[in-house]
Amino acid sequence: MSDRLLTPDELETALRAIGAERYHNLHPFHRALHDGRLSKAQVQAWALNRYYYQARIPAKDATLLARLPTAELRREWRRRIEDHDGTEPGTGGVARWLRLTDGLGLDRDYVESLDGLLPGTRFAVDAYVHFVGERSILEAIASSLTELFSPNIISERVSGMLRNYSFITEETLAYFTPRLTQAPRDSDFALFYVKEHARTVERQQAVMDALRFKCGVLWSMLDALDYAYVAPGFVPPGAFAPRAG
Ligand SMILES: O=C(O)c1cc(C(=O)O)c2c(n1)C(=O)C(=O)c1cc(C(=O)O)[nH]c1-2
Repeated sequence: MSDRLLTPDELETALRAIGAERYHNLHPFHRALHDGRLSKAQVQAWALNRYYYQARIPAKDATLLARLPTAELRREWRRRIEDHDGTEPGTGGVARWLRLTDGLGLDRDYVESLDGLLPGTRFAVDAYVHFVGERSILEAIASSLTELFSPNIISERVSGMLRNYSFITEETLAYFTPRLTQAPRDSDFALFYVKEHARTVERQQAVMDALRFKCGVLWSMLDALDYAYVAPGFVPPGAFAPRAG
Protein backbone atom coordinates (compact mmCIF):
# COMPACT_ATOMS: atom_id res chain seq x y z
CA MET A 1 0.00 0.00 0.00
CA SER A 2 1.33 3.43 -0.96
CA ASP A 3 2.01 5.73 1.95
CA ARG A 4 2.79 8.85 -0.05
CA LEU A 5 0.31 11.60 -0.73
CA LEU A 6 -1.54 10.88 -3.97
CA THR A 7 -2.83 13.52 -6.37
CA PRO A 8 -6.64 13.55 -6.58
CA ASP A 9 -6.47 11.69 -9.89
CA GLU A 10 -4.11 9.10 -8.47
CA LEU A 11 -6.52 8.63 -5.60
CA GLU A 12 -9.33 8.01 -8.09
CA THR A 13 -7.17 5.44 -9.88
CA ALA A 14 -6.44 3.71 -6.57
CA LEU A 15 -10.15 3.65 -5.69
CA ARG A 16 -11.06 2.19 -9.08
CA ALA A 17 -8.39 -0.47 -8.57
CA ILE A 18 -10.03 -1.47 -5.29
CA GLY A 19 -13.32 -1.96 -7.13
CA ALA A 20 -11.63 -3.93 -9.89
CA GLU A 21 -10.22 -6.27 -7.25
CA ARG A 22 -13.04 -6.50 -4.72
CA TYR A 23 -16.46 -5.54 -6.12
CA HIS A 24 -19.22 -8.15 -5.82
CA ASN A 25 -19.44 -8.68 -9.58
CA LEU A 26 -16.52 -11.08 -8.99
CA HIS A 27 -18.41 -13.22 -6.48
CA PRO A 28 -19.35 -16.73 -7.68
CA PHE A 29 -22.97 -16.25 -6.54
CA HIS A 30 -23.25 -13.25 -8.82
CA ARG A 31 -21.76 -15.10 -11.75
CA ALA A 32 -24.25 -17.93 -11.17
CA LEU A 33 -27.15 -15.44 -10.91
CA HIS A 34 -26.29 -13.76 -14.21
CA ASP A 35 -25.41 -16.92 -16.05
CA GLY A 36 -28.76 -18.56 -15.37
CA ARG A 37 -27.36 -21.31 -13.17
CA LEU A 38 -29.69 -20.64 -10.22
CA SER A 39 -33.12 -22.11 -9.58
CA LYS A 40 -36.11 -19.85 -9.08
CA ALA A 41 -35.91 -20.53 -5.33
CA GLN A 42 -32.28 -19.38 -5.26
CA VAL A 43 -33.18 -16.19 -7.15
CA GLN A 44 -36.02 -15.67 -4.64
CA ALA A 45 -33.50 -16.00 -1.79
CA TRP A 46 -31.29 -13.37 -3.41
CA ALA A 47 -34.17 -10.90 -3.91
CA LEU A 48 -35.53 -11.44 -0.41
CA ASN A 49 -32.17 -10.84 1.24
CA ARG A 50 -31.25 -7.93 -0.98
CA TYR A 51 -34.56 -6.33 0.05
CA TYR A 52 -33.02 -5.64 3.44
CA TYR A 53 -30.14 -3.75 1.82
CA GLN A 54 -32.59 -1.67 -0.22
CA ALA A 55 -34.80 -1.02 2.80
CA ARG A 56 -31.90 0.16 4.98
CA ILE A 57 -30.21 2.38 2.36
CA PRO A 58 -32.56 5.33 3.03
CA ALA A 59 -31.96 4.94 6.78
CA LYS A 60 -28.23 4.94 6.08
CA ASP A 61 -28.58 8.08 3.99
CA ALA A 62 -30.77 9.78 6.60
CA THR A 63 -28.12 9.06 9.24
CA LEU A 64 -25.52 10.74 7.10
CA LEU A 65 -27.84 13.59 6.11
CA ALA A 66 -28.30 14.50 9.77
CA ARG A 67 -24.54 14.84 10.16
CA LEU A 68 -23.81 16.93 7.06
CA PRO A 69 -22.77 20.48 7.93
CA THR A 70 -24.11 22.56 5.00
CA ALA A 71 -27.40 23.01 3.16
CA GLU A 72 -25.59 22.37 -0.10
CA LEU A 73 -24.41 18.94 1.03
CA ARG A 74 -27.77 18.09 2.58
CA ARG A 75 -29.60 19.07 -0.62
CA GLU A 76 -27.34 16.75 -2.57
CA TRP A 77 -27.75 13.87 -0.13
CA ARG A 78 -31.48 14.12 0.48
CA ARG A 79 -32.14 13.32 -3.18
CA ARG A 80 -30.90 9.82 -2.44
CA ILE A 81 -33.59 9.37 0.20
CA GLU A 82 -36.25 10.50 -2.27
CA ASP A 83 -34.87 8.10 -4.88
CA HIS A 84 -35.33 5.18 -2.49
CA ASP A 85 -38.39 6.14 -0.48
CA GLY A 86 -40.17 7.97 -3.31
CA THR A 87 -42.20 11.11 -2.87
CA GLU A 88 -45.52 9.31 -2.39
CA PRO A 89 -46.64 5.78 -1.55
CA GLY A 90 -45.75 3.18 -4.15
CA THR A 91 -42.92 5.21 -5.71
CA GLY A 92 -39.16 4.99 -5.22
CA GLY A 93 -36.56 2.24 -5.22
CA VAL A 94 -37.78 0.24 -2.23
CA ALA A 95 -41.30 0.01 -3.72
CA ARG A 96 -39.78 -1.00 -7.05
CA TRP A 97 -37.74 -3.70 -5.31
CA LEU A 98 -40.99 -5.11 -3.90
CA ARG A 99 -42.30 -5.38 -7.44
CA LEU A 100 -39.31 -7.60 -8.13
CA THR A 101 -40.06 -9.83 -5.14
CA ASP A 102 -43.78 -9.87 -6.18
CA GLY A 103 -42.75 -10.89 -9.70
CA LEU A 104 -40.77 -13.77 -8.25
CA GLY A 105 -43.85 -15.00 -6.40
CA LEU A 106 -42.78 -14.03 -2.89
CA ASP A 107 -45.40 -12.90 -0.42
CA ARG A 108 -44.98 -9.18 0.25
CA ASP A 109 -45.80 -9.36 3.95
CA TYR A 110 -43.25 -12.12 4.33
CA VAL A 111 -40.54 -10.12 2.55
CA GLU A 112 -41.26 -6.96 4.55
CA SER A 113 -41.41 -8.86 7.84
CA LEU A 114 -37.70 -9.74 7.40
CA ASP A 115 -38.53 -13.08 9.03
CA GLY A 116 -36.75 -15.03 6.32
CA LEU A 117 -33.57 -12.97 6.30
CA LEU A 118 -30.20 -14.68 6.63
CA PRO A 119 -28.32 -13.59 9.77
CA GLY A 120 -25.32 -12.81 7.56
CA THR A 121 -27.37 -10.34 5.51
CA ARG A 122 -28.63 -8.61 8.61
CA PHE A 123 -25.15 -8.28 10.11
CA ALA A 124 -23.59 -7.00 6.88
CA VAL A 125 -26.26 -4.39 6.20
CA ASP A 126 -26.39 -3.25 9.82
CA ALA A 127 -22.60 -2.89 9.81
CA TYR A 128 -22.90 -0.54 6.83
CA VAL A 129 -25.53 1.62 8.55
CA HIS A 130 -23.42 1.76 11.72
CA PHE A 131 -20.27 2.60 9.77
CA VAL A 132 -21.96 5.60 8.20
CA GLY A 133 -23.24 6.78 11.58
CA GLU A 134 -19.97 6.40 13.43
CA ARG A 135 -17.10 7.15 11.05
CA SER A 136 -16.05 10.54 9.72
CA ILE A 137 -18.21 12.20 7.08
CA LEU A 138 -15.40 11.65 4.58
CA GLU A 139 -15.35 7.89 5.28
CA ALA A 140 -19.15 7.74 5.23
CA ILE A 141 -19.27 9.39 1.80
CA ALA A 142 -16.40 7.22 0.53
CA SER A 143 -18.26 4.07 1.57
CA SER A 144 -20.92 4.85 -1.04
CA LEU A 145 -18.31 4.73 -3.81
CA THR A 146 -19.09 1.12 -4.71
CA GLU A 147 -21.75 2.79 -6.84
CA LEU A 148 -18.98 3.76 -9.24
CA PHE A 149 -19.00 0.14 -10.27
CA SER A 150 -22.72 -0.68 -10.11
CA PRO A 151 -23.83 0.42 -13.63
CA ASN A 152 -21.66 -2.28 -15.19
CA ILE A 153 -22.92 -5.03 -12.94
CA ILE A 154 -26.52 -3.86 -13.35
CA SER A 155 -26.34 -3.98 -17.17
CA GLU A 156 -24.73 -7.39 -17.01
CA ARG A 157 -27.30 -8.64 -14.50
CA VAL A 158 -30.35 -7.38 -16.38
CA SER A 159 -29.29 -8.76 -19.76
CA GLY A 160 -28.08 -12.05 -18.24
CA MET A 161 -31.21 -12.63 -16.18
CA LEU A 162 -33.58 -11.74 -19.03
CA ARG A 163 -31.75 -14.11 -21.34
CA ASN A 164 -31.45 -16.98 -18.92
CA TYR A 165 -34.60 -17.20 -16.79
CA SER A 166 -38.10 -17.74 -18.15
CA PHE A 167 -39.59 -16.37 -14.90
CA ILE A 168 -37.85 -12.97 -15.26
CA THR A 169 -39.35 -10.15 -17.34
CA GLU A 170 -38.32 -6.57 -18.06
CA GLU A 171 -41.06 -5.48 -15.71
CA THR A 172 -39.72 -7.60 -12.84
CA LEU A 173 -36.31 -5.98 -13.26
CA ALA A 174 -37.65 -2.43 -13.60
CA TYR A 175 -35.92 -1.57 -10.31
CA PHE A 176 -32.62 -1.35 -12.10
CA THR A 177 -33.46 1.05 -14.96
CA PRO A 178 -33.39 4.32 -12.96
CA ARG A 179 -30.31 3.11 -11.08
CA LEU A 180 -28.36 3.35 -14.34
CA THR A 181 -28.69 7.16 -14.19
CA GLN A 182 -29.00 7.65 -10.41
CA ALA A 183 -25.87 5.69 -9.50
CA PRO A 184 -23.47 7.63 -11.79
CA ARG A 185 -24.93 10.95 -10.65
CA ASP A 186 -24.51 9.95 -6.99
CA SER A 187 -21.08 8.43 -7.35
CA ASP A 188 -19.80 11.40 -9.41
CA PHE A 189 -20.68 13.65 -6.51
CA ALA A 190 -19.16 11.32 -3.90
CA LEU A 191 -15.98 10.95 -5.94
CA PHE A 192 -15.68 14.71 -6.41
CA TYR A 193 -16.16 15.24 -2.67
CA VAL A 194 -13.60 12.61 -1.73
CA LYS A 195 -11.00 13.93 -4.19
CA GLU A 196 -11.50 17.44 -2.79
CA HIS A 197 -11.34 16.48 0.87
CA ALA A 198 -8.81 13.65 1.11
CA ARG A 199 -5.68 15.76 0.97
CA THR A 200 -3.50 14.01 3.55
CA VAL A 201 -2.04 10.52 3.48
CA GLU A 202 -4.17 9.53 6.49
CA ARG A 203 -7.38 10.77 4.93
CA GLN A 204 -6.59 9.07 1.64
CA GLN A 205 -5.96 5.79 3.43
CA ALA A 206 -9.19 6.19 5.39
CA VAL A 207 -11.10 6.71 2.13
CA MET A 208 -9.57 3.61 0.57
CA ASP A 209 -10.30 1.58 3.71
CA ALA A 210 -13.92 2.77 3.65
CA LEU A 211 -14.30 1.51 0.10
CA ARG A 212 -12.67 -1.82 1.01
CA PHE A 213 -15.04 -2.08 3.98
CA LYS A 214 -18.05 -1.51 1.74
CA CYS A 215 -16.85 -4.04 -0.83
CA GLY A 216 -16.67 -6.45 2.12
CA VAL A 217 -20.28 -5.68 3.07
CA LEU A 218 -21.52 -6.54 -0.42
CA TRP A 219 -19.24 -9.58 -0.67
CA SER A 220 -20.29 -11.04 2.66
CA MET A 221 -23.98 -10.72 1.71
CA LEU A 222 -23.27 -12.99 -1.25
CA ASP A 223 -21.15 -15.35 0.89
CA ALA A 224 -24.14 -15.82 3.17
CA LEU A 225 -26.45 -16.57 0.22
CA ASP A 226 -23.95 -18.94 -1.34
CA TYR A 227 -23.43 -20.91 1.87
CA ALA A 228 -27.14 -21.21 2.63
CA TYR A 229 -28.59 -21.77 -0.83
CA VAL A 230 -25.82 -23.14 -3.07
CA ALA A 231 -23.11 -25.06 -1.22
CA PRO A 232 -23.09 -26.64 1.27
CA GLY A 233 -26.71 -25.47 1.37
CA PHE A 234 -27.23 -25.15 5.12
CA VAL A 235 -30.17 -22.79 5.57
CA PRO A 236 -29.92 -21.16 9.01
CA PRO A 237 -32.85 -22.04 11.30
CA GLY A 238 -35.79 -19.76 10.60
CA ALA A 239 -34.41 -18.31 7.36
CA PHE A 240 -36.25 -18.47 4.02
CA ALA A 241 -36.55 -22.10 3.07
CA PRO A 242 -37.58 -22.44 -0.57
CA ARG A 243 -40.81 -24.35 0.03
CA ALA A 244 -41.90 -22.41 3.12
CA GLY A 245 -41.60 -18.99 1.44
O1 LIG B 1 -27.19 -3.85 -7.88
C1 LIG B 1 -26.11 -3.66 -7.36
O2 LIG B 1 -25.14 -4.41 -7.52
C2 LIG B 1 -26.00 -2.48 -6.47
C3 LIG B 1 -24.82 -2.15 -5.84
C4 LIG B 1 -24.80 -1.04 -4.99
C5 LIG B 1 -23.51 -0.75 -4.38
O3 LIG B 1 -22.48 -0.94 -5.07
O4 LIG B 1 -23.44 -0.38 -3.22
C6 LIG B 1 -25.98 -0.30 -4.77
C7 LIG B 1 -27.12 -0.72 -5.50
N1 LIG B 1 -27.12 -1.76 -6.32
C8 LIG B 1 -28.36 -0.01 -5.38
O5 LIG B 1 -29.35 -0.38 -6.04
C9 LIG B 1 -28.46 1.08 -4.51
O6 LIG B 1 -29.52 1.67 -4.40
C10 LIG B 1 -27.32 1.47 -3.77
C11 LIG B 1 -27.15 2.46 -2.83
C12 LIG B 1 -25.86 2.35 -2.40
C13 LIG B 1 -25.14 3.10 -1.38
O7 LIG B 1 -24.09 2.65 -0.94
O8 LIG B 1 -25.64 4.17 -0.96
N2 LIG B 1 -25.26 1.32 -3.06
C14 LIG B 1 -26.13 0.78 -3.90
